[in-house]
Amino acid sequence: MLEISHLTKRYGHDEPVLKGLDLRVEDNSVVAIVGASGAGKSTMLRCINRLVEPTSGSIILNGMELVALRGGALRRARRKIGMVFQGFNLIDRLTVMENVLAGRLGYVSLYQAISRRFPQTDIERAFTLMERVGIAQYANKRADELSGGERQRVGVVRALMQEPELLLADEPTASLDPRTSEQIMMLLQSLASELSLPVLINIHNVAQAKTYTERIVGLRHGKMIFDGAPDDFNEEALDAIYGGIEAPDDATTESPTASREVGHDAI
Ligand SMILES: Nc1ncnc2c1ncn2[C@@H]1O[C@H](COP(=O)(O)OP(=O)(O)OP(=O)(O)O)[C@@H](O)[C@H]1O
Repeated sequence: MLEISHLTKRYGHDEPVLKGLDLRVEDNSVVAIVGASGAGKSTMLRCINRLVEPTSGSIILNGMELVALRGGALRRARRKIGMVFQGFNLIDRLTVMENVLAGRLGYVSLYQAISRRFPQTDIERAFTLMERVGIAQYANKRADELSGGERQRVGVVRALMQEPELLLADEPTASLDPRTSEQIMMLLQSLASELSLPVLINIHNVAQAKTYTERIVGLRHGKMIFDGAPDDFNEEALDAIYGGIEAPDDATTESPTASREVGHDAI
């Protein structure tokens, strides 16, 4: 379980971009974080994995306070937090298998990493996960020979190789076509339930958030102003979060094929 309390982040002397966020996410739970550009969504995810230092507050993952950690303890805690990126963050010239095994780098020795001598159990786990997400046949292909959807599956498997206790996804579908986006959202949803993994997804596409997650958290200017079920995410909530900016007609309707975005592009 992830428990965030009074999380505040201020960059330099600017106005805080996160203003006392409280959020509790159970295992298996897929939560969409929505909000206009600059609302603080990425900052929130990056505070959780400590890529950004929180100014104050508490972030507890399965009983461990992450904010207090330093050095080796922080590195060990970070391997328990998988991250999936908008741009996939793969190493193009490496094979799919090599990219996937990069998820084990926090666990193997420097020698094993440099000589690429990963334990057999890691390789078996990699194949099991690649089969699960449908990319095992590409194990020896270079990452840059894959389509966007396949590349994102590699990114998901790499994150799962960390044996994470929490999965963070920062706009995981923003670089993908609508159909592939939906497949990736469905994959994240089913993996959360199969692996009992809490998943937080920053997403601009409100229709997809409503269809593929069970809870929506809406940020505005660093404050949480909506936290509820997709069915309760109505025009009023949309207006509160996006400040009256006109949303696409289908933004509040559940639609497996809806793909229009609210946020960046609409603003
Ligand atoms: N490293 C930084 N230094 C200073 N200000 C920053 C930094 N990173 C983000 N900010 C500011 O913090 C605010 C929140 O940014 P953040 O990227 O978290 O928003 P977001 O909701 O993820 O936006 P987007 O949807 O555009 O990615 C913005 O005003 C941004 O300019």
